[in-house]
Amino acid sequence: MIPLLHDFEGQTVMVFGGGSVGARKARRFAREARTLVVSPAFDGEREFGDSELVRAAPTPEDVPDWFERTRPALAVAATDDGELNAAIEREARERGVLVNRADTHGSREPGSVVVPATVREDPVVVSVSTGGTSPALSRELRKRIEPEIEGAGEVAAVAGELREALSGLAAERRREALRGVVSSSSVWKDLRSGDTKRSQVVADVIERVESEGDSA
Ligand SMILES: C[C@@]1(CC(=O)O)c2cc3[nH]c(cc4nc(cc5[nH]c(cc(n2)[C@H]1CCC(=O)O)[C@@](C)(CC(=O)O)[C@@H]5CCC(=O)O)C(CC(=O)O)=C4CCC(=O)O)c(CCC(=O)O)c3CC(=O)O
Ligand SMILES: NC(=O)C1=CN([C@@H]2O[C@H](COP(=O)(O)OP(=O)(O)OC[C@H]3O[C@@H](n4cnc5c(N)ncnc54)[C@H](O)[C@@H]3O)[C@@H](O)[C@H]2O)C=CC1
Repeated sequence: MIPLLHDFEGQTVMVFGGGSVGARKARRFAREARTLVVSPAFDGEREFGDSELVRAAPTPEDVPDWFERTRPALAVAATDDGELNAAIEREARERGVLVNRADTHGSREPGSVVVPATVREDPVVVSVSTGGTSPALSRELRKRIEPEIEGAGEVAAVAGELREALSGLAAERRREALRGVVSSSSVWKDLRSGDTKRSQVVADVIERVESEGDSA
């Protein structure tokens, strides 16, 4: 499997099953997509983000109709009924729709996707998969990575501003300056501590690059 980032803005994700797994996936997709959760029962304590909850108990024969009416970009099969999950996977495959099946690993239908463990510090995103072999390890690695990337969102924002500000430089010098910034422990430290503002870090780097340019 090959990791890619998919933009679900303006698309529909249909989640079958409103248990703990369905809810977790629904919260994830509802950040971006119109997300529908189809389930005969919903536990009031459970969080589904901004998803629309639809109370229904489709049988495998009903599945094509749900796809026809909803036209999802991705379907999630997270019910506790293996036959139903298999029907969802089959229908998605026939229609060329992406499918995430929560109750299997190993051999998959073409077009199937895995939901990785994810750490977000917008705009930075780090995801871990074990190819379905050990979800518990994905979770563990996600926890280890969390503190490691703390501050990466701010570092990305600074580097993004510098890419614009330094766009007049020769490519090789710009590249060197940008690599220098993202690998600088003092930049990370300043941004993590919150003592130094983003604009100050950007201004300092520009000043340094310009003075190096003068002496070169
Ligand atoms: C293939 C995959 C399909 C998919 O769902 O996309 C899948 C399948 C299955 N998971 C199972 C079990 C568990 N899943 C978790 C947790 C997570 N599972 C997630 C993803 C994936 N799970 C995909 C592969 C990811 C990869 O490649 O590594 C995470 C990363 C993302 C998310 O779901 O949001 C999320 C952690 C999020 C986080 O914390 O960051 C835990 C841990 C726990 O609960 O503490 C357990 C119990 C311990 C264990 O089994 O390891 C079972 C057996 C069910 C049973 O026994 O009945 C199956 C079915 C099977 O393997 O056959
Ligand atoms: N991918 C993952 O991370 C994990 C996957 N699993 C697997 O995922 C599946 C679901 O796990 P849980 O959410 O913990 O189970 P759960 O039992 O809490 O939830 C199952 C949900 O499916 C719903 N459902 C039943 N019949 C339905 C129908 N006809 N149409 C739509 N919804 C229907 C139930 O009402 C319930 O809300 C299990 O088969 C389990 O093996 C379990 C743990 C983790």
